[in-house]
Amino acid sequence: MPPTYPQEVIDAFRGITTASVADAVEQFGVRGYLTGGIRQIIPGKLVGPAVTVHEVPSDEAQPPTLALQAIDESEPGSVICIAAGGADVAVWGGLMAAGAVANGIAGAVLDAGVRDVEEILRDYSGLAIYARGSVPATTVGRYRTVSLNEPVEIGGVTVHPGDLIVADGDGVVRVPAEHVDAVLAAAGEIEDREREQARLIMESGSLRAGIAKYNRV
Ligand SMILES: O=C([O-])CC(=O)C(=O)O
Ligand SMILES: [Mg+2]
Repeated sequence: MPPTYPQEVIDAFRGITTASVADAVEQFGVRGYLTGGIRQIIPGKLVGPAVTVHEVPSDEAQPPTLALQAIDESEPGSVICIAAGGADVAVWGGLMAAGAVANGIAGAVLDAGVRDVEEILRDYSGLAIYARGSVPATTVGRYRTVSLNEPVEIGGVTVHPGDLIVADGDGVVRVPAEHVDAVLAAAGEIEDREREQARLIMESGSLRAGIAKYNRV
């Protein structure tokens, strides 16, 4: 069972940009950001522990059993992360969105497409979804689920169940579970520095003068 995080940790990350979180994760010698090819489709800041599902190509006409189980059985606030190798099919749709909302799931990160986007925007707009794009093709008969809550490759990084997912208009970052508290502190320091730099830029009227103190953008 993936770890849950104290609400104050979730709330604190909700106030920090993915850019700062990505930079903070790199201070620990690991990559945090997922490819920019996985982008915001249903808007909303998304912060929560990862529940991981792996899907592979298959011509069996099966429902995505483990994804359905993940939606029904994960802790409220979870982020369902589906690895499908960038598949050009929808591994998520309106019915799965309904199930996610009914169970208090925070959102989804899909290394594949999503469909029923207009239905989701109309009826489940609080459910943030990040995906490769939208595409009308169903997953059924094209992909099948093979694992639940095992490490998965998604958007260029390995996501472990329980890693913290942080996503916004820039894209998606995963914070390894063991670094969550330290990344929160480091990301907060980055945000403080950038606020000071922005103030120095505006006061001096010069980008280069404003960033000179820290010598970086
Ligand atoms: O068939 C799919 O790929 C998923 C779908 O449409 C839904 O959840 O409504
Ligand atoms: Mg549908």
